[in-house]
Amino acid sequence: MFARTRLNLAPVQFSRIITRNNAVPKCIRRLNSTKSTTPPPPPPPRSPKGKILLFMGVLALGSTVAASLRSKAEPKSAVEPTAKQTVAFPEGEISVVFVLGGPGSGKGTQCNKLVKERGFIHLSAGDLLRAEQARQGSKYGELIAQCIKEGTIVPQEVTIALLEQAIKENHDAGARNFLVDGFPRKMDQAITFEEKIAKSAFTLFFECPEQVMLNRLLERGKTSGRTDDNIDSITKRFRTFVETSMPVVDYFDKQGKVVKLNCDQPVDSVSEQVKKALESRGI
Ligand SMILES: Nc1ncnc2c1ncn2[C@@H]1O[C@H](COP(=O)(O)OP(=O)(O)OP(=O)(O)O)[C@@H](O)[C@H]1O
Ligand SMILES: O=c1ccn([C@@H]2O[C@H](COP(=O)(O)O)[C@@H](O)[C@H]2O)c(=O)[nH]1
Repeated sequence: MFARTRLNLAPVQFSRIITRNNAVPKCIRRLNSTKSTTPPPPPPPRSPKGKILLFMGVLALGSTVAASLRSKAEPKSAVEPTAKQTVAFPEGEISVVFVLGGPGSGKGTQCNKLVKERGFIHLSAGDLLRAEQARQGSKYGELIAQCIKEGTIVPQEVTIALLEQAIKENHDAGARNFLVDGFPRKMDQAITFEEKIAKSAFTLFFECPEQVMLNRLLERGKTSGRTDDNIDSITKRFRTFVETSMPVVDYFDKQGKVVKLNCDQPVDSVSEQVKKALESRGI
């Protein structure tokens, strides 16, 4: 679908939050802690004119000190704008639909149909990771293999760099509509992707009972050759889905950006729901 090039992690850069030391400025601490141990000398006798001059002097000194303390103690923003935050694809440039759901809920099957019927570009995060794992010389191969077998989430830097690269290559070739399948699986990915790559149009969420997904995956495992289509890995993937990925669905749902589909249905019936969902969002 697109030429695969060497994974370059440079495009995804993570903003640094500069926290400021909110401690009381040294000058104030010094002022507070100055305590004389010797008794003050008796005040000299003062004339009324001298008293007025002294009063004005104290007033002037006081306001200068106060102004200087105020400027030093003024709270500064915790996040200093360093470099301007830029998104790789500003709104309107591309359309990204996230496709989420439990393992085996049928995401890939429906995405493939949309590629044929509607010309979407289908980017499966899992497929991209498997390709990177298989790429000769990849320094992430072992890490990816381990995560996939254990059903855990590969660090976002790797997955987002792969996705960004794939989107860029397809965009350069004229593509505008993307189905991002099986991503974001974790909150950090959701936030970073929308900050650095593109805002999602909405999320298609594939609801399916665990038992149905389990049966489908065990069946698929007979021929898929996937290292995670076995009961041990599937159990771990289900747990990761509930604990780590569902919060992402809830996060987008709170923004009114999730369309839920009943996927315990024949492929064509799910496909009808998908089409209606896209129509309802003007895609
Ligand atoms: N609606 C359906 N009814 C019955 N079987 C289905 C349905 N949708 C998909 N399948 C089958 O279930 C299996 C899993 O489907 P698919 O690969 O599309 O799921 P997935 O959500 O992409 O899984 P994963 O997240 O593990 O990649 C496949 O063997 C597929 O043929
Ligand atoms: O964003 C992602 C997506 C996937 N993974 C890992 O890949 C496997 C398989 O994903 P599928 O979508 O089922 O093909 C998944 O269990 C994770 O280990 C990931 O780390 N991050």
